[in-house]
Amino acid sequence: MRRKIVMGNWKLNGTKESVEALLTGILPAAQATTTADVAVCAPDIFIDQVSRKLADTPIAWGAENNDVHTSGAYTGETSPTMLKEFGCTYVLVGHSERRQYHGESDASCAHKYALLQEHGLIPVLCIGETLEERESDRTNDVIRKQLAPVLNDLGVETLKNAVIAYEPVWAIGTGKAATKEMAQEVHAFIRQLIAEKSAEVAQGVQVLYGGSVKGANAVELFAQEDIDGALVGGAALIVEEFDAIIKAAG
Ligand SMILES: O=C(CO)COP(=O)(O)O
Repeated sequence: MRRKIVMGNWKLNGTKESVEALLTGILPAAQATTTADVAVCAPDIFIDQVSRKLADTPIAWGAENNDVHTSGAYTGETSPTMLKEFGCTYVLVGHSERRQYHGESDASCAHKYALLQEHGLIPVLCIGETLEERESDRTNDVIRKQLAPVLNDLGVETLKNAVIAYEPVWAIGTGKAATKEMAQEVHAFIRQLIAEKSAEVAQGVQVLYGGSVKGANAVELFAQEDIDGALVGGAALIVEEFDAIIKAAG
């Protein structure tokens, strides 16, 4: 039985005050759950604050991105070693917003993924199709292509220490989540692709769904066989919504 993960992705949001209030607000629900791991991925500037607040609590924290270098003349970047020093457990890799606005490719994502694992961090590899790709029946091809550098080049065993997030681009921030059937179908396909390399790894890897997850749809999504939790954007900024999603994982 795979453990569920409820993970927030705050994106480019927050103030010192709102971070403090949000973490104070979600802590009781996170402390009460015995069936799910809870985590928040924050903008780098808040990670120190988050780490102080969440030390000795059951909520893990992480970053939304990392550089492919560990140090050097790379202005504006944050390295995996820095994230590790500040207690991060997870780092998102290849979120569609980074692919879209920062030109990240499947190959560069695999590079980041490998570097994170080298430094003891858990990559959360984000994959998913656009609306156009879904409507032209290319969802499975896109998923296969996005997973290929990890599955074929880095190797299936690396997924023992990683999380996958299926986030259909058309469901992100639109209020239109995938139906439970649509999401389950892709999650099962992801697990099947992994099983072609290793049945054991496929059974163990946690595959989260992301895209307009809210308290109201979390229960039915989490009831699907291959959905092991959620990567939550907008609703992760609202205490009542994030609480409801944590409870849905229970
Ligand atoms: O991109 C997401 C999480 O990484 C999902 O965002 P929303 O939950 O706001 O749709």
